[in-house]
Amino acid sequence: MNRKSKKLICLGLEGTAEKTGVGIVTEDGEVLYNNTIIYKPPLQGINPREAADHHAETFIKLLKDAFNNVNPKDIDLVAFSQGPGLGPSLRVTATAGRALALSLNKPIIGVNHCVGHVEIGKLTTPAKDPLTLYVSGGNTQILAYVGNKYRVIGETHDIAIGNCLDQFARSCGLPHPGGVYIEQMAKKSKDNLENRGNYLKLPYTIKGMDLSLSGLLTAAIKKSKDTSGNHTLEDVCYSLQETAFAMLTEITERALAHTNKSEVMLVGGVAANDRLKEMLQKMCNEQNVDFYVPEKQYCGDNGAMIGWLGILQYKNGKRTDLADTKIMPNYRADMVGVNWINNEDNIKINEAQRVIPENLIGKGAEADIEIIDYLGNKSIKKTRIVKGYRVNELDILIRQRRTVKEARFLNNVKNLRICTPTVYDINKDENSIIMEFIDGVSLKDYILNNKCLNPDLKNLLIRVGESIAKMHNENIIHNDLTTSNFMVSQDNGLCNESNIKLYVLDFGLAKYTDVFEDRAIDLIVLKKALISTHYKQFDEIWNNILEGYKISKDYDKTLKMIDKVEKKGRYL
Ligand SMILES: C[C@@H](O)[C@H](NC(=O)OP(=O)(O)OC[C@H]1O[C@@H](n2cnc3c(N)ncnc32)[C@H](O)[C@@H]1O)C(=O)O
Ligand SMILES: Nc1ncnc2c1ncn2[C@@H]1O[C@H](COP(=O)(O)OP(=O)(O)OP(=O)(O)O)[C@@H](O)[C@H]1O
Ligand SMILES: [Fe+2]
Repeated sequence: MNRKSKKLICLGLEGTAEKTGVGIVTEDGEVLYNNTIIYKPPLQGINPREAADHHAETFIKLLKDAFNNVNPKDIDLVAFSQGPGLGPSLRVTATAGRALALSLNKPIIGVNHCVGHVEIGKLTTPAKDPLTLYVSGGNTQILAYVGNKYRVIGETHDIAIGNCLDQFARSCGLPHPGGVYIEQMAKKSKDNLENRGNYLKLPYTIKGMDLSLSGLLTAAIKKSKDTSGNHTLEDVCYSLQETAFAMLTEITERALAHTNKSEVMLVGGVAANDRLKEMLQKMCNEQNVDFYVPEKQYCGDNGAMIGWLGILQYKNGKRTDLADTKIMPNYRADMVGVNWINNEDNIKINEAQRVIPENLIGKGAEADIEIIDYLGNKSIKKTRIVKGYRVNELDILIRQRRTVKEARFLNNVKNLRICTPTVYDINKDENSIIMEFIDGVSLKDYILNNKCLNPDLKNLLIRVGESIAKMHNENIIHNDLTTSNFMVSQDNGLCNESNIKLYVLDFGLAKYTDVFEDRAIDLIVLKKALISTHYKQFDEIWNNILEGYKISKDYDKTLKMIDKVEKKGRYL
């Protein structure tokens, strides 16, 4: 072969958890080889040491097979998954990578597994700059490329969805990987009245663009052991899927409303699930954005994704010294310096943003916002619309509960001398609230329009922090703090001495609680929303908000808790 015209070829090694993968990819994105062998753990779950032994054995098998298909002499580069993942698995993978690179006398490159999932998705589907829902055994995250990095703008606060499904399956004696068997069982659940499954109520926990799954897992296991009702295991599997996937779809929709991306992509092992795909497809149709899922071999862990990311990084100048090939068990997507995406191209892609229907002034993740005339006043009607992706009972419950809650909190928070729109009327049949029209702009647009932090903006951010602290001091947690949920109005007003009024909106997820961690999570939700929209000014914005938050009764304790929650490992 003529070396000058020869395309760069990279061999990728994947072995972060229980799957061993080898892939060979060219710089044109042609996959020459891609094969995976899964380690079937015993009933107690993955034993990290056994998983590592599995990799040690299967890498040899897979590499032999790979070299029967592609001549080892044609390999120009070896890439391996450096993290995140289980320590022992990562160690075997890195060792295999080093040995191979040395024996082939080729360069080595360590890559981030999560970014690998996104990039192979972009290679094998028409997606160009998607909001990615990444759902697997070890991760549940919403990733978006914003300002030179893949940002984690939503994620689980405890266990990953695949882990939740696998643990549930294990508790009822179903084989591994549990997700597959739960999906089969769920299809057999039958409701007497309708042509669908029998839905049992289970906990539904959303916090902004984050979610929590451990409460749902515990409740589902309890339901499966409960023989007093006349439900079957199939019904519990169905209800677990319906609840968990509705939560995943909802946080994706929230992230979509927040980032205004025009494409959604689903990746990770759980992307194999038909019901999850159906829900996301419906949501994307309702939001008028494109939805993509890579073919199955590129959804779960695979070597091709590691090889392809290796090529992208290498071609754009990244080099890994052998000394820097240490494993990184907590390697997050946002730690990767992205050098292969052309930001100007990306700006063009994003000009094709989500389109909001003409009759509305806003379309959030939950509600349609219209301007109406109410008793002669220009007013806002916020209607929590039907979400076709979730089962009817869950849909009705969520919309009713949040509408009532929102109206109640809008009043209660106003009593704390924090500006909120005045509620004029509430209609529980159509789940709508009619409220005061705030003549202003969202804090998000206000910040984006003020390129530098002028004194007015600084003062406003301090007031954001103060408002949050006042709510927290009264045990009120907003649970959806983003810069879209604050509004800035220039009118002269009663609420503040300054002529800039700051309003807090959108209390559908709010709650009263004295659980301390919830305060920290409230702020973490805001922090992530800030990083995903105001990344350039993030530090300054955050510091000013914290300055205002100092009036919180438990300032130090809350800040320490933020640190603790953020550091919580997910590979225990
Ligand atoms: C760090 C890395 O090692 C980890 N990998 C991983 O979790 O393997 P992956 O192949 O992406 O996903 C496996 C998960 O995917 C679930 N799964 C597979 N088929 C499924 C299905 N039809 N429905 C639901 N879940 C399914 C399994 O139950 C299992 O929890 C990750 O990407 O987080
Ligand atoms: N009272 C109001 N006056 C003026 N504009 C408003 C008012 N309420 C909402 N809006 C506008 O509509 C947008 C969406 O409102 P809201 O956040 O209440 O809906 P949502 O569907 O719950 O949104 P999300 O869940 O995506 O945050 C707000 O960001 C704001 O720009
Ligand atoms: Fe994965």
